[in-house]
Amino acid sequence: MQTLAIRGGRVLRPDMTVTEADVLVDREGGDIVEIGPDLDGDETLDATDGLVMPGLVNAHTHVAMTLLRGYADDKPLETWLREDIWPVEAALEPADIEAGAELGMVEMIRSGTTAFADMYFEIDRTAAAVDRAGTRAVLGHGAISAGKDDEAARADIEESVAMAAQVDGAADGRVSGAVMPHSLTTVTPELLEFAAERAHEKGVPVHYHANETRDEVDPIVDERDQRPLAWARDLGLCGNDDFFAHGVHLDDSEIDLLAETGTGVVHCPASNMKLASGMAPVQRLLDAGATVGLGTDGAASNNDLDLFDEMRDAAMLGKLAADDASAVAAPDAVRMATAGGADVLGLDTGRLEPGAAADIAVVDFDAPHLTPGHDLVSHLAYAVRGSDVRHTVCDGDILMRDREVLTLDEEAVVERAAERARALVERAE
Ligand SMILES: CSC[C@H]1O[C@@H](n2cnc3c(O)ncnc32)[C@H](O)[C@@H]1O
Ligand SMILES: [Zn+2]
Repeated sequence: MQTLAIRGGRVLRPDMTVTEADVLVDREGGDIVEIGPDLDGDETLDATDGLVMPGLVNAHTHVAMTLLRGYADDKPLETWLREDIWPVEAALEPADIEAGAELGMVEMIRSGTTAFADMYFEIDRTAAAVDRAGTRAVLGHGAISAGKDDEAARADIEESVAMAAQVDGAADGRVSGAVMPHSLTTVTPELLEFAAERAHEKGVPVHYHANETRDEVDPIVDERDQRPLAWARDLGLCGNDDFFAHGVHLDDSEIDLLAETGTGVVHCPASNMKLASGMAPVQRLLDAGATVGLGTDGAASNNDLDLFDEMRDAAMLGKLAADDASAVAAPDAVRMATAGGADVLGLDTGRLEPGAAADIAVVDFDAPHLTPGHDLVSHLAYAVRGSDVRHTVCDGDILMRDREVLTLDEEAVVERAAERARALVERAE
């Protein structure tokens, strides 16, 4: 067994306590072997002055949208998608997806994120980028019926089913597939039901956007006299490891339904604030026992992929939403970004314990903005920035050591992405 020892630091435990310990990793098996004092390995990562914590889980993004960062801002969702984003996405080429995905993965590795769920196009290109980057991902082709005839819309869902099977197991098993109809309002009811049936036949989850804006929720309620997620459950979209992004506008009956069915909810606070979509009832979801993770959404509505920002936003916005400063406390925010996200995606990550996947971030606390260190969990939620991450490890492999990304050529990735983004915009206009 080839081992990696992460030595000299403190360790964040699943119960959110912090203890002094080393972490020993089996590099070939990709899992954690032991956590305890004085552990030696074939290779060592120095965690002095650092906190060893689970790699963060970005449970909802569109990673190649890094190419559209800053392309269109300051508009509400529907206008932003229809006037700006969908027209430019129509000009995307497969090589753009790969370049944008690599850029996003450099950004995620540099800020301690080791796993993500992605809904986009040309997902074989994203899977290839995941393979090179060394990260872990749940990938799905995003299918939209809007603007398509019945046949083309059905073919799009079929493509989502086929692509989920195609990418499943890629990157030495670090990629899994999911069927991803875009949302409850942009895919026809028949095709939503069909997507759920086909996904569950194949044993993969369904992932979609739901209850993001009032403009999306109100017509469903008016037309069907039913809450959107009760309708989604009737269509087969809740439970079975299924998960959805946003859940901003939820009533109590939907919160109970989500907890009862175990449907995963991905809270995307920065995107919800930027698009002025609203404030999700996160504390109520947590109180009900729902499975809640955090997502950045795409870099065009955030505008970065730093999950430390997301923890801070979730804690702050959660308090505003509940009108209660004790709501969404620091440990809740950290849990959502780690174990919560892993539970939403069905991954054996997000907790540092023997037998779990060795997906790890080491945060450097030797910094003025992290001094004094009264409470490291408080700092994780409120004060740490992605740039404080010193090392990133996924599946037992070192992806970043001392802030140098080892799996991708950062300079080349940035240059290629900037060039592809420039050419994309030129093609689209
Ligand atoms: C069909 S692939 C995914 C699709 O979703 C778009 N998108 C990006 N952000 C959001 C959001 O917050 N709500 C709904 N849809 C979003 C993305 O641009 C792709 O077209
Ligand atoms: Zn999204």
